[in-house]
Amino acid sequence: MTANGPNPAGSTPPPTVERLADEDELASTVAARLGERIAQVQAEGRRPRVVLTGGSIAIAIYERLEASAADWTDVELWFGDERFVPAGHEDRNDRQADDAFLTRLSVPAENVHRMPAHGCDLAMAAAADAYAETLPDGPFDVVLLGLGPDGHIASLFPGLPQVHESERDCVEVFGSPKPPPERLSLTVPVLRRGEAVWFLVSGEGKADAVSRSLADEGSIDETPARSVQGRSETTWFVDEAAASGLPG
Ligand SMILES: O=C(O)[C@H](O)[C@@H](O)[C@H](O)[C@H](O)COP(=O)(O)O
Repeated sequence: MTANGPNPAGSTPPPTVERLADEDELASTVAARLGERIAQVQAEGRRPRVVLTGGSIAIAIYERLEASAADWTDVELWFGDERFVPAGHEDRNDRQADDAFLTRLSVPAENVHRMPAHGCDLAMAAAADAYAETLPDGPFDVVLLGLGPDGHIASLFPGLPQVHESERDCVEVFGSPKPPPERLSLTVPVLRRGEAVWFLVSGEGKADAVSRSLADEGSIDETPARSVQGRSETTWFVDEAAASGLPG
């Protein structure tokens, strides 16, 4: 087993699969659930720590987040990955999150840890190391992850050595098969620091990746999503199209 192989059996609870009718129900359900989880953490007297993902289903969720669901002025946010393009570029995950909810819900800028942007005067490796310095010592409350049709999570793509990175917390990725090609990504050990890891998956095109991710056996090189489980919860929010390859 490589350093980032699946957690040893029994070390974390098995994943839960929540099947939703379609993308709309998935987005509404996760938006409500995220608000509830944040409010629950705040009721315990803590500032929630959440890792955001990029991707279309994530944006659909963010657009449904409601001001009333939680105190959004008291949440701390990071990004699981970022496209290494100039700040404010429409391809950036943080720009898309701004447009979907950060501005609308008045999330304080100092609570949003944005990854360095192209043109920040840092080489990508230094930018990745600089972002690692922003990470908390303790766990995240929720890590959100989209899933690519190839089984990638964040910017950890099949066959890339970064999937097995176990020393650094954030890495540079060149030649991403999903454009744009240059990215920064948190690594598997950091993504595993989520008390809860929520996979967000919609559409027939992801059905094979979902099946491979949840199969009893498989390679994390082929399906990087297999390498990440939450410390106390792993939930797959999938619509019926994405779940079509699962039994039952
Ligand atoms: O920066 C990114 O592109 C995302 O972090 C990436 O990991 C995304 O979550 C998946 O590719 C799913 O994206 P879709 O939901 O758009 O298919």
